[in-house]
Amino acid sequence: MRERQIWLCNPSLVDKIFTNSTKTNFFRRSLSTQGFEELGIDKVGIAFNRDLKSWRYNRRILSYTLTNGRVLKESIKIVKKLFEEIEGYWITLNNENNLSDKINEEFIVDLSQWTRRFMTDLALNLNFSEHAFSMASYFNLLSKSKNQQSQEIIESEKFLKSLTIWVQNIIFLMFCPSSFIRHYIPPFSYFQLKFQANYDWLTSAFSKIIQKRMKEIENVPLDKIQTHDILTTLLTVNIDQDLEKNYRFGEKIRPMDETEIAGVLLEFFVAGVETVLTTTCFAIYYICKHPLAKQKLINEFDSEFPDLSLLNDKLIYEKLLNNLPYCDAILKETNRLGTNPPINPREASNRDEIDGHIISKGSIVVTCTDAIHLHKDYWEKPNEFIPERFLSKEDYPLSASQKLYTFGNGLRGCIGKQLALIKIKAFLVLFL
Ligand code: HEM
Repeated sequence: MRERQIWLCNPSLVDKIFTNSTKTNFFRRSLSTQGFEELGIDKVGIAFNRDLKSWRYNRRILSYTLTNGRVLKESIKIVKKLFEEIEGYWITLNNENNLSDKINEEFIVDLSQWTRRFMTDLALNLNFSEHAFSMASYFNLLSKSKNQQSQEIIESEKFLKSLTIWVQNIIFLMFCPSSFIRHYIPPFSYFQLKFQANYDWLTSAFSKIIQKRMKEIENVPLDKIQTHDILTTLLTVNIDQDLEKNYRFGEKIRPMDETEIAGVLLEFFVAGVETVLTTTCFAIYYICKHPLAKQKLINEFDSEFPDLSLLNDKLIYEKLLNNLPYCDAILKETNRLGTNPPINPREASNRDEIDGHIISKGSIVVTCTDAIHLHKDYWEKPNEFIPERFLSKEDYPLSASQKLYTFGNGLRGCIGKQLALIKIKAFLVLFL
């Protein structure tokens, strides 16, 4: 029998879900328990981790890694580099189009496709400095010159395809949690085998990358290490004194082992690519639909970044972080209207109550973020795109930020929020 489900669609009901207390009865995500156990991902990383002790250890390291200034600055550098690459492709495709017979036909950029590839290449570059070729491969597909795919592009495509199948695997496990059905009933058993083979291939590919990097940095002093990607930061976390300083107890933190690091990197591809690219695409959509908002945003970018080439990475980083209130408001409004993920399911580990209703142990409590963000009692003109609601408390008194759960909140709130916003804002600055 399926567990009872309780759906929360009003912000006044979700305090117990988004608490900071480790004593909460809603710590565990309600995803595919059996399926995640079979893959062993219920004990690594943080997103799917169901063990509080192990989650706490991982969360401590990851929050250090993903809010690390060096990693954030590195992400800006990569966005700039990849943007030059994407611009090059667009210029070439536009020129090809102009040379063709259909001179008056407009060259159309399918932004959702390009952004998907841009954000995937960005994630691969930032996670482990692997040059990724999903934009290059897409360009080859569109280009009339039909270049021969290089071996690097073919290899990269294989890797990217495997990552896509991995994300499908997680969705499959969520919608088909029963181990018996997945293993014995066709066509589920066919998919189960396919996903398992892909998972094995992917973890072995990750393992090779991690081992190679371990060797590269083995005897290099910390201050001489040149790469500031996420993998290197995870590998050096136990020797970086900053981490110790950040923690009251000052105890030495043990290094993550190879399996733990692979688990973390794998979950970043589930949690941190689709979300970022969806927000970017939705933001561009809303900006284009609202010319006034677009103009205000361009004015803000022009005043903060009159000439990008004159600013060093540190300054760009600080400005992206602190000096773009209108852009921040646009992204909040974008995420309010197009919340992704739209729901947040948790499992009650003990009997509890919400608003007088008994929640029995094992029940699934689903926070319906989407409905909360469009609730007419809390948002004026809830279906309209009004970034100003996040800027003016006088005009929009109900728009307190605590009613926005785009990144969740509390103990299990999104750990990649800062990184995600930096990536998206850097992309928008270059794009507009
Ligand atoms: C616009 C982009 C993003 C959105 C909207 C988003 C949204 C979310 C949400 C709603 C949660 C659940 C929070 C909760 O239960 O309270 C979450 C958790 C998480 N996110 Fe994000 N996320 C984004 C980007 C990222 C990025 C870039 C990364 C990593 C590189 C990331 C890594 C994670 C992880 C690891 C968790 C699990 C945290 C935990 O369980 O302790 N996210 N995110």
